[in-house]
Amino acid sequence: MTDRTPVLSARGLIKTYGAVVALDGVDLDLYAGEVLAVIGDNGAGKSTLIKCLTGAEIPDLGTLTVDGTQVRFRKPQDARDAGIETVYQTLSLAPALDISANLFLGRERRRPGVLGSVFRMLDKSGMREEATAKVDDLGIRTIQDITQVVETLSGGQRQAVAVARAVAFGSKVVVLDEPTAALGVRESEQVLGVIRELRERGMGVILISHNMPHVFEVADRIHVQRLGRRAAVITPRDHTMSEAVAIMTGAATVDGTKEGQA
Ligand SMILES: Nc1ncnc2c1ncn2[C@@H]1O[C@H](COP(=O)(O)OP(=O)(O)OP(=O)(O)O)[C@@H](O)[C@H]1O
Repeated sequence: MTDRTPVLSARGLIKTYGAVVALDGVDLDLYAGEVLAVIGDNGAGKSTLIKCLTGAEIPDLGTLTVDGTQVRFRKPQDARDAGIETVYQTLSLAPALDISANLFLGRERRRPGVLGSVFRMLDKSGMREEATAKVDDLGIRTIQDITQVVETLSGGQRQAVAVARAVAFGSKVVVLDEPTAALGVRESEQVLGVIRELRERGMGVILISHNMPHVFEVADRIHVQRLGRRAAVITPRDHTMSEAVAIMTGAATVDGTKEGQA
């Protein structure tokens, strides 16, 4: 994998808030077609890292590259323009609108009305057709009716709609912040299925999660964040969950030795 150019890469990210060093020189590499989980204890710097990767925060120091080209994100829209979408736990859906309208929120399709192109009407049927195709394409079987209003959907279905919206329009990286945190077993499995589907499509997925079984089920590699640094990058193949937790909490280093002995 190292001979490929990462779709998203960070080097030496530093971010401080007053006296607090949230990021202390963090590197991260994400490749197309992989799920990279980011794990870490509370306060390890996961959120700050994600914010710096997605334009929600500006790092004090460090560089970001997208497909090998250096970028500078000053706001979330800059990251979006570069193909990097984020789904926060809040999901930012419009509850009173249907699924189709939510997918097209802010990029509605219009068609000429009876009075010509001056009064352009919302192309609802066109949007519904396209939304159905996009939802099917992502293998989101949990959604059956694209005209269903979002406030009537279950948590897992809402999560799926938010992910579909994030990836529907040509993004290459999607960052998912605790996508299964509020979900039951079956719904979590559905969301993990969508994540696998994104990987199949060649997208790079960053998954922030405290749920170790979910991380180990779906991640290709795991970035372990500890005290503002990248403590290790491990794989579910080579490490157990308890080893991951030990690295996360400082009880062990990546080669299994106790911290301080390495
Ligand atoms: N806006 C802010 N102002 C001051 N300190 C902040 C701010 N944001 C984060 N921090 C501090 O930076 C450090 C890293 O926080 P961050 O939220 O990135 O950690 P986290 O790994 O996401 O934690 P959690 O799992 O609890 O969400 C913490 O010590 C936190 O208190």
